[in-house]
Amino acid sequence: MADSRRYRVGYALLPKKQQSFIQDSLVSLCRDRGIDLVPIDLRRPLIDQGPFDCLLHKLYGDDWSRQLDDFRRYYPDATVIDSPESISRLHNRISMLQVRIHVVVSVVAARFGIPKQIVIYDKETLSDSRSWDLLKFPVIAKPLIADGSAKSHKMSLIFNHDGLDKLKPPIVLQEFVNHGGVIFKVYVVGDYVQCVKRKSLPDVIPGSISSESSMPFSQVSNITTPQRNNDDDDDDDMMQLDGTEMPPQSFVVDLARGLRSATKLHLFNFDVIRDSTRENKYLVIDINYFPGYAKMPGYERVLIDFLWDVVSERKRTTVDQMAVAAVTTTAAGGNRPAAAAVGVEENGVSPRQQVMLGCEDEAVRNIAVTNSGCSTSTDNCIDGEDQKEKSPILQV
Ligand SMILES: Nc1ncnc2c1ncn2[C@@H]1O[C@H](COP(=O)(O)OP(=O)(O)OP(=O)(O)O)[C@@H](O)[C@H]1O
Ligand SMILES: O=P(O)(O)O[C@H]1[C@H](OP(=O)(O)O)[C@@H](OP(=O)(O)O)[C@@H](O)[C@@H](O)[C@@H]1OP(=O)(O)O
Repeated sequence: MADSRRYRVGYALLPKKQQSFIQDSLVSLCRDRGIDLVPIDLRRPLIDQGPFDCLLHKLYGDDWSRQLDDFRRYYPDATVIDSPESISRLHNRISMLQVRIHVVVSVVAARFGIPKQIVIYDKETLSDSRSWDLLKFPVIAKPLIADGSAKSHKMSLIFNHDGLDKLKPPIVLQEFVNHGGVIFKVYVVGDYVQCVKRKSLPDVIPGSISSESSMPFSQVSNITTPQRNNDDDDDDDMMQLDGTEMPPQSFVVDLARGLRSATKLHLFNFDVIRDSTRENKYLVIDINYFPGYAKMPGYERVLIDFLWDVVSERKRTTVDQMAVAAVTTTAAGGNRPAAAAVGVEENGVSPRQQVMLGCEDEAVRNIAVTNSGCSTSTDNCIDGEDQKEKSPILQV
């Protein structure tokens, strides 16, 4: 029997986001499906604007969190996507990549990790070479806070020690990993996963002399198609993108599912690079909440299907059960080591494995009490195997 009920989905977004995400095509397709998208008036209390079957939001701050709490108390049946607690984990570039990923991998010929990185909280530590002498230059300096502000996207590629002088802690120093100038952006919308290729920073040629000690940059991978004025450069960029092989789809899906379970988020994307020096080694470098979905081909259909699943009671239960099942499955793999790399067995087929990316809880506590934390690894990245052998944090 057709469901003739209409559903109300409220959205609380900043004007820029609203403009890019709430397109006429999305609104009208939703309407045809029985879903009314309702803008939240940010000048009025949220609680006065309900009821909603579902609430989408990308706003931060204590006041907004309080409003959401009130809303959830008053409308316990409404689904809030996503919880501020889960989202806030992505606002710090250390906790962002410390999420444990419980990935159940079926058949995958790829491994993953995160780049080797340290966090520096003050100038004094920055000027002490012992803080960063475990890192190999070049490194990328990223603001520790990733709250979506223009400042949080301002990065620098640092070629040598002199380049560190201009930095303003708190910052994360992350080893730059050559990856062929192409990044993989994986968009996640509930169960749906789509991987696209984007232009990234070019490789740094070992031994090449740069006259500068650092190079600032911002939001390189947000450019969907080449947006420079020179046609030849555009053609080169397109050829480079076209010629880059995608990561195995099953690997991307498993990674996405693991991240979803670990972050408890439904709407996010993550950036992955393929290490040019190590075969089939992928590094997760960034996770973004509620990214620019309008840049994802066919985004309207994907979002509508997701919203429909959320608002219709049957699926709401299933989504919750799935999240529980994912955690239960990984917990049940008790004879696996706490941290293991996704790898290929000799016959080229991995068994179903539990893998984990990120630091142990102990490590999180260490970070809170030291000025810098460093993942120990002899290589340029941290993966499950490294963590199994060594403490993931080096106190400096
Ligand atoms: N460890 C790394 N090695 C090589 N390149 C990197 C590394 N980290 C970041 N990059 C490059 O720098 C860009 C920006 O990095 P990152 O994604 O961390 O910044 P961001 O401001 O959070 O990005 P976004 O705009 O997606 O939110 C990446 O898209 C990639 O091109
Ligand atoms: O708006 P855009 O399309 O540029 O989306 C970008 C989004 O900006 P917005 O949320 O202000 O819109 C960014 O969010 P903040 O980190 O700044 O919060 C971040 O998620 C980027 O990764 C998105 O780009 P994408 O990864 O999809 O290419």
